[in-house]
Formats: sequence, C-alpha cells, structure tokens
Amino acid sequence: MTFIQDQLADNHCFGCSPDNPHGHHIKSTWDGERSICHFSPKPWHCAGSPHYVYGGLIASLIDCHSVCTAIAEAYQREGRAIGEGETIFYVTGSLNISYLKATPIAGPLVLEARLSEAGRRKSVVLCTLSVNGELCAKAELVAIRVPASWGEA
Ligand SMILES: CCCCC/C=C\C/C=C\C/C=C\C/C=C\CCCC(=O)SCCNC(=O)CCNC(=O)[C@H](O)C(C)(C)COP(=O)(O)OP(=O)(O)OC[C@H]1O[C@@H](n2cnc3c(N)ncnc32)[C@H](O)[C@@H]1OP(=O)(O)O
Repeated sequence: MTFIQDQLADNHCFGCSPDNPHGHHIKSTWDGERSICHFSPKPWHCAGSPHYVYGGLIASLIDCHSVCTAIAEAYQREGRAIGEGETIFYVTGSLNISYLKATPIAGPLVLEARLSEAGRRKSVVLCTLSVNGELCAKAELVAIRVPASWGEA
C-alpha cells in the first residue's frame, strides 16, 4: 500500500513524518477522491477517563490527515505524482472540530477526508473520525498553500 506521508520529502511533522521518532506516524491513503487513515491509540492517549481518547490527540490526527489530503489533491490537480517535482506544502489556517461522541480508546480510529473546495491557495477539507462505524467527530479544516521556505527559521 502506498501512503501519502511516505512520498513526501523533508517532512519533520510531529503528526505525520515517518522520520520524527517522537511523532504519531500517521499513514494516509489517497484514492483520488478521498483519503483514509487508521490509527490505534495507546492507553496513554486517554482523556480523563481511561476508556476514551483525548480530544487533543483527535485534533492532531485530523489536522495531519486533512493537510496531507490537501497536499495529495494539489499534486493530483497539477498532474503530478505525490512528491514529484517542486514541493507542494500546505499549512493549517483553521481547524473546526465537533466532538459528537466519546471516542473509544480500543479503536481503531478511522479517519476519512475529502475536499469540499480546492482553490489556487486555499483548500477546504472535510474530515470524519469513526470507531466501529460510529461517527465520533467531524471537522472542517482550511489548508493554505505556502512556499516550501515557509518553515525556515
Ligand atoms: C514546517 C516545514 C516547512 C518545510 C516545507 C518543506 C517540506 C514539507 C514537506 C511535506 C509536508 C508534509 C506534510 C505536512 C502535513 C501536515 C502539516 C501540519 C499542519 C500544521 O500543523 S501547520 C502549523 C500550524 N499552522 C500555522 O502555523 C499557520 C500560521 N499562519 C500562517 O502562516 C498564515 O496565517 C497563513 C499562511 C495560514 C495565511 O497567511 P497569508 O498571508 O498567506 O494569507 P492570505 O491573507 O494571503 O490568505 C490566503 C487565503 O487563505 C485564507 N485564509 C488565510 N488564513 C486563514 C485562516 N486562518 N482561516 C481560514 N482562511 C484563511 C484567506 O481568506 C485567503 O482565502 P481567499 O483567497 O479565498 O480569500
């Protein structure tokens, strides 16, 4: 299986870089229309209750999966394979999450994202997070395209 994150170079992201030893290492597939990510939380990812997932982790997973989806779609729109040629990089402009149900820590968490808007610099990504087919959270993320130099100090 090919994952978006494994096709991107020079990515140090806490949520999605394969090379960040302390990160979440999320893996997303893209089928040209929607992206899927499976994530199994660890016991320490719990909220106040040990049975449910911490909302900040949920936000982090949705953030990275959605931005990676925006990046994948942008490469596709330019007729390029993901990671091919000049780097396409997006950052999170805004992230709006509704936590609909407590998310069982037993997981696995299934994230699904698709674009509702794809402009020159701005993409809007809709993302859901479900466990066992039950919708636990939904989100809208605005991703803004920035030059690869954006991350330079
Ligand atoms: C970090 C390393 C960088 C190196 C890159 C190299 C390689 C990377 C390779 C791979 C990367 C792979 C994966 C990455 C995956 C995940 C990354 C994690 C995501 C993050 O963790 S990332 C950190 C959190 N993120 C920030 O740290 C952003 C801080 N912020 C800014 O840097 C600016 O604020 C910016 C750039 C967002 C906008 O600034 P700007 O001046 O360019 O914006 P401008 O006014 O031109 O607006 C243009 C259009 O965006 C709309 N717009 C603007 N801001 C909006 C907002 N907040 N909400 C809704 N819409 C917004 C306007 O409404 C307009 O839309 P319209 O055209 O429709 O009118």
